[in-house]
Amino acid sequence: MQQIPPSGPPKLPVLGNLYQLGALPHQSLWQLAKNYGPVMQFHFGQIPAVIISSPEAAKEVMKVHDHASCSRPSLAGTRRLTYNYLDVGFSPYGDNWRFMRKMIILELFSLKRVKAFWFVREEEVGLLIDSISEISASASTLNLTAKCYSLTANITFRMSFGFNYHGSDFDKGRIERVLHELDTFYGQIIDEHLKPGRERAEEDMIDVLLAIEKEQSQLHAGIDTAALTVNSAMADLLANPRMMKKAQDEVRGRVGEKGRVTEDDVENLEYLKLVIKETLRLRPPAPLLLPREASSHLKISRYDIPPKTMIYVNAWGMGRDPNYWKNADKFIPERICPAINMGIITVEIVLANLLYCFDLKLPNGMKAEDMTMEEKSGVSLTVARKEPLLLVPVNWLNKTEEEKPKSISKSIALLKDCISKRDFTILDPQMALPDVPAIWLLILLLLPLVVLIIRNKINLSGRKSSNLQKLPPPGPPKLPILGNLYQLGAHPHQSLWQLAKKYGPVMQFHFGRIPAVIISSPKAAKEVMRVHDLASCSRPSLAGTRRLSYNYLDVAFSPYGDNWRFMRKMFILELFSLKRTKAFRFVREEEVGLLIDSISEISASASTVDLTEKCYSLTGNITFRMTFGYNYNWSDFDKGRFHELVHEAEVVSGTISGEECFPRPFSWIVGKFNGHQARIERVFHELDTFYERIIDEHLKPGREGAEEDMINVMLAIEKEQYQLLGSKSRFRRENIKAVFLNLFIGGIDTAAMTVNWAMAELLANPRLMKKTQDEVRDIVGEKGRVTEDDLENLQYLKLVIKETLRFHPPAPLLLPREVSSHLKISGYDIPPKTMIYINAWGMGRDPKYWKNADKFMPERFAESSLDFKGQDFEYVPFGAGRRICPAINMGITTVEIALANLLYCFDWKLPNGMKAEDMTMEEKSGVRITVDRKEPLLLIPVNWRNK
Ligand code: HEM
Repeated sequence: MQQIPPSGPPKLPVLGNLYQLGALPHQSLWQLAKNYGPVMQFHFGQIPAVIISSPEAAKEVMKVHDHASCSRPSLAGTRRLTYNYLDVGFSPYGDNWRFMRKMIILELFSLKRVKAFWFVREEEVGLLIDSISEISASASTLNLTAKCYSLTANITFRMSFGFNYHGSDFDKGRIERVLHELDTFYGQIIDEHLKPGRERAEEDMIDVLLAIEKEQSQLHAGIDTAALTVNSAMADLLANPRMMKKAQDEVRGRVGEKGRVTEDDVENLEYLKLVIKETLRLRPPAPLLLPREASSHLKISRYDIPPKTMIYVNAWGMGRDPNYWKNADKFIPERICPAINMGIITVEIVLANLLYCFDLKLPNGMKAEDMTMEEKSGVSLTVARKEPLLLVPVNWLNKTEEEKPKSISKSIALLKDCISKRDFTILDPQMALPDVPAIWLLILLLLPLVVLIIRNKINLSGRKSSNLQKLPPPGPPKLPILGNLYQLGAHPHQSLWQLAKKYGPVMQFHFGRIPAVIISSPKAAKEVMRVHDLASCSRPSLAGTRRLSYNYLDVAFSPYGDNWRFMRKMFILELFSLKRTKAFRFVREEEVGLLIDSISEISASASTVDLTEKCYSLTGNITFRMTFGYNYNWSDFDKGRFHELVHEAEVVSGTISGEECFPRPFSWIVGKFNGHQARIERVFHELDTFYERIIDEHLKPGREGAEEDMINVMLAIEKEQYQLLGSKSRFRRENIKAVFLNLFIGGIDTAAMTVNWAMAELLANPRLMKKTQDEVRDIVGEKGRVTEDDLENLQYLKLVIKETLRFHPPAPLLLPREVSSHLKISGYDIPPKTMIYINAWGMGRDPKYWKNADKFMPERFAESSLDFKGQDFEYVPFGAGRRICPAINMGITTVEIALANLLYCFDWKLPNGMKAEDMTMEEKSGVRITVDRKEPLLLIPVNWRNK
């Protein structure tokens, strides 16, 4: 039978058709396809290829003959870099590819996993917005292209390796170079599968483009493609101010004054999604997709394609073909059918935040119409803009209400939108408006506008009068010098909760002369920690924290600003990444083992154990060892004194001193007599001497074989920063010492208290104790110890811990925040410099949100999706927003492994014939950050395995 090869341009003996490939191969191939047809033969030197340039032919390749055309050509570079095709992107069709692709789809990029990384995306986008805000504050020019690359690289790197490479000791320049080289080297990429059941060519095309983006973001090229898409979308919006306005109106209208766009909001941003889809049509990041290879003989549009032929699909050309797209070369997001779900979450969240937070202007008086959309030339998998996108950002959130466009302009946009929709209907006849005379149409459109104007006027006049009169939150009456201090009982969070019942969930309270607001409802807490997070996430300046944190060089007490951002990033990426948490597993397991051994000895002599003391000792040992590389029992440190010191440091940090509370001369008198300042100085000097000694020990040569610890990580960062920035380095010796305080105060008491409270509650509820022990013993069997591998199966134990954190949050008022600019919370005005306390303890016990709120019932969490990750504001034991505890994983794992082993290894009895119902749950009194049981837990352990 006669074979019909596709036609193509004439080829030269050695070069084949390479001489016809211009600076932009996808464009040259598109021009050639106009002469030679949508299935065109093309020789890359000796290698035969077919270029597909119509949706019909693309459908034949990628749908009808998908199976026979979904292999990949074998190229020397891809073979070497993929360890002989052990990957997904370049592997030929076969068992390995099927297995690896399944693994990628089901394990690495399942919807669940993609969602689970929300915090990485939101945090990195937050850092990007903060850094652009700084540029905007100095009215400088921003290189958006560079920022987009850096952001998507950070996200991809962090999701892949658990840390941000900018915060690591890798050579960043080299990483970026390698990624770029890889990208250029591969030449062309992408694997695509058309979704079944799409009839219209447009939708097929969009699916192709979307699939490219999705797949790309799963592979290494995710860095480039997401950045390119954001960059192209911004460039097109800047060149089309009407669309820019429409996209910004939508995002700002939906998100309101919250300060940031979160992934929850993205779902509702319809127009934004259309913008991204239109960007992918007009500027697909990988214009020729990834090359395919025919594995058996194929017939495409009656042409014969022999095996081993490479197949390129020109997505770029098809996206601009006037046969399929009206005004094909124009950027018109409205043309796109909104029904297709995209899920390109990285692109969505970045673009939404950029549009929301900033008004972006072109530099040097450049106008929208001066913008060019030229592409970078060269053979590369992805194609970027030729010029980087240089812009001047103006922080929209800093604009006053008057500067922001009023809702009237929204109405005009709405009207314009409606009119433009008539244009849109031409593309989609099903949605055509009935053919009514134009005047009626105009009246119909103007009617809601008139109503809007009237409503707007009423709102404006209302707002004007309310602006004049500030409305402070209600609160209990205050005395002249004391303020409301006289109303603070022995348990401040309890007194404040009682007062809130009378004065409401946003309550004013004066600590002497210091104004504070106490938040006691999830709604108000959400307003503070989500909507106004940025304006309320600073920390107050207090004498104790200032001194002990070396003038705020730490994370926990540092006010919002450069230092805090840098230190928090270091904390999260270096000290408490998932990887580091896992690496310290041996420390936790070994220390818990030592605890169990020591309790076993007590149990052998049937004596009583002070479990509270044991819990503190355990978390102290773990924290000490993770920080300094050894257990302090092995050193000559005075362990008792060290504990006292940490304890004193916490009291000093949690207290507002008399000098701060009272106006002069009272402050002077109080300061003179209460000795607060002297105490701060004493604690500071003792701690500082201790730190110096430990650091000196670590700097001594010959510690190579020692355990990995956090001090070494920080000393390495100090060295690196010094080498990079010299005396301008942000990370100095004082930063390291300041972080120690955070590690001790944050790590020791909180986890110990949680174990302590959980044990107390279980002892008071023998049924729950039995249920928890049965679970642990069933699952762990006769192994002798619970290891961290067992933890994920201990579902009931997890519920017990969740319920403990609801009922006894270790930091009942979290850490105080301070407002940095004027805020409105639930209609009340809160001026800058006001302290904000969130009553997590009260909200966790509010019967409005919890059934049988005053009962310890772990089962309540079995059916509920409530979690402590800062999304559910009635349950915030770790805080929420920017200041959320950065060590949740480490804290929870420590509590789980300790509690599981205590319950597994021993049965616990109350001493002196005490019964479960005799147990009290009274709290220790005093003004402190954390609150434990009043009485230590004295118990008789009985070794279960000896029974
Ligand atoms: C069960 C264990 C833990 C609980 C319940 C807990 C709770 C909290 C709470 C309530 C906050 C204040 C959040 C806010 O202001 O909104 C916080 C902040 C913090 N926690 Fe934790 N924490 C725990 C474990 C840890 C551990 C193990 C460490 C480190 C060793 C740690 C270090 C910190 C730091 C540094 C901050 C300050 C973050 C900032 O201001 O940016 N925490 N934690």
